[in-house]
Amino acid sequence: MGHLSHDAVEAPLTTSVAWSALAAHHAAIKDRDLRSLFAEDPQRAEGFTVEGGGLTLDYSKNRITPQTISLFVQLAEERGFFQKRAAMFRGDKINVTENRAVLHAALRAPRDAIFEVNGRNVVPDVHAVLDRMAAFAERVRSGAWKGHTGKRIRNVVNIGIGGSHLGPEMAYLALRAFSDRDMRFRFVANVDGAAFTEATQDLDAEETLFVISSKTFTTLETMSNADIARAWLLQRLGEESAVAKHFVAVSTNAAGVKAFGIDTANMFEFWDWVGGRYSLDSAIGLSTMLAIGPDNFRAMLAGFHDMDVHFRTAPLAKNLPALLGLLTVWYADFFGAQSQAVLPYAQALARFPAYLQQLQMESNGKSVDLTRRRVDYQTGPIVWGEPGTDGQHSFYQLLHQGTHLVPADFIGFLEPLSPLAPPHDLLMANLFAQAEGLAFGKTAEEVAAEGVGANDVAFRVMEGNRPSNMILADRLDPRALGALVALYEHSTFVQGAIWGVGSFDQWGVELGKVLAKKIIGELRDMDEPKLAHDSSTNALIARYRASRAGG
Ligand SMILES: O=P(O)(O)OC[C@H]1O[C@](O)(CO)[C@@H](O)[C@@H]1O
Repeated sequence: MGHLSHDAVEAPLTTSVAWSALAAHHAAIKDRDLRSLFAEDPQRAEGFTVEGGGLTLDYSKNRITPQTISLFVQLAEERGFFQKRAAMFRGDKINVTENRAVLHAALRAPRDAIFEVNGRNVVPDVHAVLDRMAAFAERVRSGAWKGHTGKRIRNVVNIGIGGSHLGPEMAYLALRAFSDRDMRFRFVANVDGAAFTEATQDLDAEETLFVISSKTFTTLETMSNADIARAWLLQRLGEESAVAKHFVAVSTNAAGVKAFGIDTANMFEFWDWVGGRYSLDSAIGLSTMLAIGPDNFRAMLAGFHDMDVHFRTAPLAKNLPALLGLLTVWYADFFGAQSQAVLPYAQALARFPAYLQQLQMESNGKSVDLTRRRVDYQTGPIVWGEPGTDGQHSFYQLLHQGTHLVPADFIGFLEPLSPLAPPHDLLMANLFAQAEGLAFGKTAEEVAAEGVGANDVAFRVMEGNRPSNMILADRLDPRALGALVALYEHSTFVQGAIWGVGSFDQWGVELGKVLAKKIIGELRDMDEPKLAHDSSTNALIARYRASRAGG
């Protein structure tokens, strides 16, 4: 039995030998600063730089020594990391609270690979859907697929939320340079009607295709927006039969798709062993494929796969996702870091931090481990960020001189996407400068030597010793994006494996859904005077009702 089942007993993390050793090691090195660590070892950058899946990770500007890495490896071994990783790739039901396998790696496996769920190889199913997606995407992109009135499709609106939105939106923006510039892509998630209105106000219904993306096909926001989309279309095109030409679905729920009125011939399937936040490379990527074309989409899958192979085969001390994940644990649990910044130096990765928020916070935002114990350590950190250089003129002040320790992942690309090359030098200079500044800061002596008056020196000192990773790729192309996403997927897995939490469920989002359902009824039924919430919620509902009655 390779994975941790519901009833298996894993020793508490904090009682493990490696954990105590790391605590002692932390006490010994926590006051060391990066200046001295670099001064001591001229080869430090080289020693702490690894390559994998076409990406380079320079993690030398972390508060670690070679011994830290040995202890990381020991911790991973003690926490059954190798068995857990094998269990995931073997298709064991490691999502124990939902009794599901976790096999997003199968979504990007080559045709001849074997990934089994319940003894059945799912790779042929994956490729059958990919082939159908490709055929459909070709028809839409070439104009062979016509709308109800015979016009070609020029607008694609993806309707979905969470994993059925953040991935597609992020990937579209990231790869827009590879997209068909004659087509427009819009993404609607929020149940706020303003999102749909804004996304469609300049679109011609005759040329618009809606992709309804929902794993369950029951999600309130998505179903509501899909209904609005259908009404919008019918109001403009008049006939119910138009739906068939303007709506396709991506889901695991064929019955739900049919009930909505979408022909299941126009449904692209995925499976319960694909978590929503791990689904961008499944049929949920249909809008991405429509934008960049099947070849580019397959290149993205190849990038994912490269990172999967690296994650499965590289020794831990040279394994990018393992290092990234273990460093996250290191700062969260030993340095008390509450958050983790993701700072892509690429405008096209504007939504990457938002994508990572769901990936990491929905996965590891847990406070009970798989043996049902309340944990006595920090789990998933708060993930946030914005593209550089914009962030520099906003929150970097706090990164450099604030009281919080915020480990940062910098992401950069050696070649520009834009032909405006000189600004790329500016962009990259800023990227390298920020990591340097955070790590090494500026001492009081250095400030004074610049001629700053004694009264002002204290304000201008930069303590430094603020850790960061530098992740580099040659170019932000489909392959690199795939590798980057897979890097973080597996890093998330590594963190969850160490913490012993279930990274693949999300029970925490259920309560809000249930409460909202009840309140929806109460907002709509003005004649139901008895509200049995707390006094605050009662008053808020009453205030809303009064405003509706007044309007
Ligand atoms: O794809 P669906 O089923 O509409 O779900 C959307 C999102 O809702 C969640 O279940 C959270 O509520 C996410 O995990 C998921 O990505």
